[in-house]
Amino acid sequence: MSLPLTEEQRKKIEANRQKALARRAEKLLAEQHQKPAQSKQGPSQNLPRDPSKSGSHGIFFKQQNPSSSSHGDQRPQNPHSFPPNTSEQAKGMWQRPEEMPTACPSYRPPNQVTVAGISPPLANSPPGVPSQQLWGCELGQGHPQASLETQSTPFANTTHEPLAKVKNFQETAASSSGQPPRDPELEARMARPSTSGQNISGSVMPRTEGRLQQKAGTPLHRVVGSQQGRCIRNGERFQVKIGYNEALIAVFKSLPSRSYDPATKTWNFSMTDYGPLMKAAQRLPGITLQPLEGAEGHVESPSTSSGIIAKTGLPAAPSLAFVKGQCVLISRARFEADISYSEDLIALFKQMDSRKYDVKTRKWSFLLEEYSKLMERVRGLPQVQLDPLPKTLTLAFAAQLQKTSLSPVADIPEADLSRVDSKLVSSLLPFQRAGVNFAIAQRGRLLLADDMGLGKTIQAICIAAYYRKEWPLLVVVPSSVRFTWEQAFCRWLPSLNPVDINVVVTGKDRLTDGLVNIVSFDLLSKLEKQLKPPFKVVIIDESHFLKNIKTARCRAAMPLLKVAKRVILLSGTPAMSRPAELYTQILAVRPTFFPQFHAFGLRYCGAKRQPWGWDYSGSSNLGELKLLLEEAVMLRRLKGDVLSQLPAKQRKMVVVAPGQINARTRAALDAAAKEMTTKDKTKQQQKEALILFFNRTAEAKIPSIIEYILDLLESGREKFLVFAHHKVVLDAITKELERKRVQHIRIDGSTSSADREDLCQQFQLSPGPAVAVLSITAANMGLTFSSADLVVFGELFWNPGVLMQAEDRVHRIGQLSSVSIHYLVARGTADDYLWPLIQEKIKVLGEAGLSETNFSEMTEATDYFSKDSKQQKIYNLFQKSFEEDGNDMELLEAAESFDPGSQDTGDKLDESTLTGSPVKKKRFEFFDNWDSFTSPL
Ligand SMILES: Nc1ncnc2c1ncn2[C@@H]1O[C@H](COP(=O)(O)OP(=O)(O)OP(=O)(O)O)[C@@H](O)[C@H]1O
Repeated sequence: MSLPLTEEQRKKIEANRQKALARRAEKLLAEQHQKPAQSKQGPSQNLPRDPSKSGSHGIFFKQQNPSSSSHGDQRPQNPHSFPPNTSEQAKGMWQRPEEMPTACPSYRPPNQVTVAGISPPLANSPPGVPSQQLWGCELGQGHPQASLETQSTPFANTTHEPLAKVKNFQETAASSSGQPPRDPELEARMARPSTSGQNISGSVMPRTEGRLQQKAGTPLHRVVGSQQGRCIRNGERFQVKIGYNEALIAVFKSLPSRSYDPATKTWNFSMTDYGPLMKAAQRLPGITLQPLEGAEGHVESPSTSSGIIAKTGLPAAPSLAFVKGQCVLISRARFEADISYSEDLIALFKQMDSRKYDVKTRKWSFLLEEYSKLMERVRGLPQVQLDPLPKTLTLAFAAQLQKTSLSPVADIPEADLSRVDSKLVSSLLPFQRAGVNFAIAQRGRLLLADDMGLGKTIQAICIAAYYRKEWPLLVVVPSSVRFTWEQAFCRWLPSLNPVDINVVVTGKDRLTDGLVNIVSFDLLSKLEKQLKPPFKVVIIDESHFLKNIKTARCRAAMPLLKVAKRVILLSGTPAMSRPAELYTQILAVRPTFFPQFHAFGLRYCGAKRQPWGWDYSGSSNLGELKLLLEEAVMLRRLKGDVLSQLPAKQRKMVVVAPGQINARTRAALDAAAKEMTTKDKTKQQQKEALILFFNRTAEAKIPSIIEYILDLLESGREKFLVFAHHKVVLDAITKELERKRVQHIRIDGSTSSADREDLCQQFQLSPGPAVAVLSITAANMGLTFSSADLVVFGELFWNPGVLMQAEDRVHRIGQLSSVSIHYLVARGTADDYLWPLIQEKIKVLGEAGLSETNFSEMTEATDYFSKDSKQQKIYNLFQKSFEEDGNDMELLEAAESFDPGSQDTGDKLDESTLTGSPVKKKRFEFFDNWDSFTSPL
């Protein structure tokens, strides 16, 4: 009994055996490579059209052994071609019963495709046929050196006549397509056996010649030609692009996932077969299969294709790796191919007339008019996947694609506004007029996203008025500005009867009572059922309130907007942190653009799959998104863009909701008002009543002031000042900001001089949102807050000089923007008297040249309440009290001594909470302010 072999010995034997098999395989392949030429002229009419049969090695084998059965026996006839197989993997590949040879009892599936699939007698090889003439379709293409070397083989010139025909045939096939022959019929013809069992030319290449090739030192596969191909990934499958090779076809057929695509005339496989295929192909001499990019892991050993290249001595083939990318719009007229390098693709790009190469980004771009042409041609490159522009873009930019408009900016026609109130039209600033034109060009569906304070309201009213025939109009707004909108309609559309304006205040009100119906977001969701029949014209103010599709307000508004004919969205900050926030607003304006959020998310939100689902919080292709929005959805101008058209200060009166004054406070206010008009009151008593009214007003306005501030913050207002007078108001504001964790500072009469400067600096340098809560009388001078451009007056103060001083904390040297001033005015309070009083005073000062601006003309609703006799009396009292010299002082003192607890109002307010500034300081500052007002900065 012989000793068993050691593991090492066994390995060595196996290695030697593999080497021998490889040598033999090379030899056999050299012979096999000449066979298609021989078989080319055989009868073709009987060839199966089924591509999977056309190149079958069964047919091929019949040719090689005329004595074999003519019934498709696929078994190799040459016993030399059946090396015993020891490879487990190959076993797996070849164990399909129909491919098991039966004529050779000792046959075991071959481990090398080459050997298994090919068994042509060497003698059948035609001598001296230049290899590229037979197989050069691939080799010669794009690889000049390869074909050159091949031509220089010693046999290059010994062409036999019949083979010359073969050569012509093959050259035609190769050159006409520029691709390897892929026609299955053609491949079949090439592979077809001679039924006579003879090679067509009758010429014989002696075995010795085959050996001679090797002896001469010329690598065998150079003589017989080498084939290069590539694997191209397509989702979960990959495709093999290579010229016909019988042995390879045999490999293909052995793979369980094989599939032949008659359209592309290529074979494709599941990725699970990638490893086995590459491994088998590596063992086919003369076959170079470029692996898939990044698919190395699928092959057990590194690709030997490079080894083959090294053996052939040919330079490395150009990269044929699969490349994938996408088209991205980069301007109104151009798109870019965002894709990695591919030689074929670059060649294609260079055929485009409008091509441009950006050396910085290393990307190619083209005019949109060449988009279709380029995409069509790219489809002919199977190793390239260039994703098209989203359909939404091609629709939005159809004019550019069809070459009808290549203008860098959209041509927007001037709208005919003759049907709109001339007061409004003549008031429009040039950029506002352009906004209206854009809206009408967009058929009344747009997102007007002008910077804050640029007059979106006047534009929206004008656009809506253009479509007046389609009214009733619905205006959905934050509740804090419902009445401001009412005033704006009255101001800008004198043709509209104020009784036709319906401000919805409670859930019991009807939504459709007016020609213009103004409702808050929150009430809208409660009154949803009243929305039938739907409104045709809808304005949504602060439309970013709809950014979250899950909220009740969004769920209520979206169906309404989808069916409305005109949708006018207004927002100075349509998205505050990420593109996903824009989705609902885009959908509202253009319901067909991205009906599914996922498509939008993938393209513009850098969507990433996470273990818990998709993450859409990122951003991608923002430049393209901007272009799309500008083309068909949104108009946005920044203050800086239109600064020259803006006044330095823009004042706005914001009528705050009277509905927010609770019954107890209302009663206290009414009582105070009554006191003022009660007969037989001394002057002093009247003044006290006035002070009480003023204090009760402060208390009543608190909820509205806080709501307004929170709305501003939600709207993305980063930095602003809030002025108030009463301590109770200042306290309530700061408490709410603390609760909401909003950065803020507070300066009132109790703040030391040193702290004031520090706090001011803190606010100026704060990078994020910040609110400065300031006392009207204690922080209205000597401080600079130029990093903000908005001032909100929560309370009014009877002296306009003090107010203007306060405004100028922001509007001063260092301020580069136009400043917005919002005065919150509450109906049914002291504001009813203070506001007209302030305006009147300013008017007088303006006429005397002491006021830099006409206050009344810059604010809405200068006469927002009609004075009845009682009101007139109170007004007169206010006027008298605040106009008499020294009375201001007296009034402040009266406020000081005011004790709400002593009044029979049910309200117990601590006196110390009623004023924000110690009286002494107020007194001093008040006079200071007055002086500086009369000689403005
Ligand atoms: N053409 C105009 N003529 C007179 N006043 C104007 C004009 N345009 C705007 N205004 C005034 O400017 C102020 C700001 O306008 P508006 O409130 O419409 O701005 P906005 O863009 O809506 O700002 P925000 O985003 O802060 O709400 C208002 O008082 C408004 O009346």
